[in-house]
Amino acid sequence: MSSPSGPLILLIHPMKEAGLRLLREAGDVRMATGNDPGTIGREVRGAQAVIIRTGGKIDAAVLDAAGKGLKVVGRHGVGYDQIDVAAATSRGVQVVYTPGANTQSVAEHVFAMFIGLSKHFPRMTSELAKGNYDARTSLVGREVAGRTLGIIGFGRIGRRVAETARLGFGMSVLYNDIVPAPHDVEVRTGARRASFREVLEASEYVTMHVPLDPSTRGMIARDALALMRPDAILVNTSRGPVVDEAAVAEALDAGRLWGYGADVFAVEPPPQGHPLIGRPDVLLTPHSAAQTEEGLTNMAAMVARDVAAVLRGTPPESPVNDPFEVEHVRRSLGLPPLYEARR
Ligand SMILES: NC(=O)c1ccc[n+]([C@@H]2O[C@H](COP(=O)([O-])OP(=O)(O)OC[C@H]3O[C@@H](n4cnc5c(N)ncnc54)[C@H](O)[C@@H]3O)[C@@H](O)[C@H]2O)c1
Ligand SMILES: O=C(O)[C@H](O)COP(=O)(O)O
Repeated sequence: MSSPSGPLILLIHPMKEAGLRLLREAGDVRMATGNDPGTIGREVRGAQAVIIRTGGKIDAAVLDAAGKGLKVVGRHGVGYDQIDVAAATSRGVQVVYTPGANTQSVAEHVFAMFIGLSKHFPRMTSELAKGNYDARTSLVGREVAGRTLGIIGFGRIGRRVAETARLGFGMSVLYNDIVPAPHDVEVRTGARRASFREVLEASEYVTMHVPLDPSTRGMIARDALALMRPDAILVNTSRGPVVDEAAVAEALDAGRLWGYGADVFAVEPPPQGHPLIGRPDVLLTPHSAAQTEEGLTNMAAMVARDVAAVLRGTPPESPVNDPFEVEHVRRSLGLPPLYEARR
């Protein structure tokens, strides 16, 4: 896979050539044989870099198994909830990720779900498969245009969804975020900041774009769903545990929600018999919103660029933890500097 010299770079999952090319120039690239804790723990030994995608964890045990030579953990992706960043920082390990790499891919996925649910795609498909062509007239859909959209988490993806909603569909956009967006962003997107409650009460479409952390876990549960309009469509492309899936199934059963779209699950892959799989009012994809040619190429190139940068002693462009703090910790632990010597 690479020249068997230079620092060991362990890939937990495959990635596009756009990234592999850069990594092969930076070291000895090896592919892990699995992403379970035992395999990662064994195969990470001696690595200076490890790169992970969805599936598997980088926790304190993995960091310790790697040993003191580990310099950088790369997240091929945006959500880094499966990496124990505090544990990495306290061991002087840099963490890097790929913000923005799949923003457009995910935003397009959200509209695919809005439109697919509004026009009853899951039900239309199953009725057609049963030979019921009358579904054409018995099931009436609705247009997305002109309706009210609520965005929870108004970062890169939330803002791209807002722009598309405004320009493509003439929607009214409300957002909820712990941080107010700059005025020019609100003007560009036409979005107005509102309380969590107001967003849920007013919106016919609600889309989740928060990271998974203690403040967002279970954010949409029974109490939040009770605030929503019965004609609302809820879409979750963020992280599964942000939404209580059993509570969504209950709301759909009770006619208190029009439809649910999700790209992510509380447990991935979702177990057989999952309450949302196979429902006619639900559209599900297997964590594939970012899996486009463009998204995959961007993620691979960005994570490889930053991992290679750290290995050659240059601060990364997209760090999760602060390079200065990492350097300070390394000094206090008596580890060789990552960047200092090169400045
Ligand atoms: N399905 C996929 O393949 C896929 C792809 C990319 C990202 N994601 C997920 O989507 C998330 C968002 O991505 P992004 O690029 O927009 O990230 P981002 O960091 O640009 O935006 C996240 C926003 O959420 C806000 N936020 C954080 N906690 C909040 C809270 N408690 N209440 C309200 N707002 C809160 C932040 O202030 C920020 O503005 C990622 O963290 C990741 O988990 C999923
Ligand atoms: O957070 C992300 O960006 C997504 O989970 C996609 O990342 P992956 O395809 O690398 O898992």
